[in-house]
Amino acid sequence: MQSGGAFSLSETEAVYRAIRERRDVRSGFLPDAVEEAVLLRLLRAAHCAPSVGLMQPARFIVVRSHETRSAVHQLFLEANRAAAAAYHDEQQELYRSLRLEGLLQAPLHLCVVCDETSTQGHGLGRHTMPQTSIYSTVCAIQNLWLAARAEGIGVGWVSILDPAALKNLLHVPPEMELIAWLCLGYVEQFAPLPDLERDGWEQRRPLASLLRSEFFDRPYPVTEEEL
Ligand SMILES: Cc1cc2c(cc1C)N(C[C@H](O)[C@H](O)[C@H](O)COP(=O)(O)O)c1[nH]c(=O)[nH]c(=O)c1N2
Repeated sequence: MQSGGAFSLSETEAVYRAIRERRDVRSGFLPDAVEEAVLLRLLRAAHCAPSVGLMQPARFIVVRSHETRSAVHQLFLEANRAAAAAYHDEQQELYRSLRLEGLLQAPLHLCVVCDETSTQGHGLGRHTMPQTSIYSTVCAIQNLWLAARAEGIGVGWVSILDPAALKNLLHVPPEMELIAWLCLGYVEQFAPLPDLERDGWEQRRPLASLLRSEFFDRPYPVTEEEL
């Protein structure tokens, strides 16, 4: 069926391509600045995201200064030391070998916070699920991540950071929820696989194994080859 609202074939392919080829990028950032006009396009893409009750709770702090990036890198080093200590033996060795941030290399950074106190949307959709404000903020991040891929800009999400320390550093009011620290920059190329898969930390699961039919305990009748 061809819906009246469908994109052309090439436009549709471009959307799927951005989704397929988006990567979490932590290395290989080029030093070239991300132009203001491009940044604003990415932020507009984020701002188009769905949000519970049209709450639009995402707030974006643009960070370019070396000083702030270095301070965040220090926070990463502390948090990463603690995270590494939670693993043992070979897994700890592998963890320590992973590249988990691009904080000093990426020229542009975004801190994304969720304003849980906002009354925009009048609570619609949040009476039963208040956490949907956070989901909405993450939807905005994903929009930005996909738009960045189309622009040739890599994005790396760093969560190995103490949220309280980060909020303190950036003067984020205590009632706001820290959602993400994103490193952005042009890259020469995007890796074909997630870094964590390439480095032997984790494998992607086949989609067929995640699908259910009608009930959670009933598998969906499709094979991986059909997907
Ligand atoms: C909420 C959240 C938080 C993080 C991430 C992602 C998300 C969604 N990812 C990136 C993650 O490792 C990556 O998305 C997966 O490995 C899949 O790779 P691709 O994104 O497909 O390249 C991530 N990666 C990393 O190296 N350090 C980190 O702190 C985080 N934190």
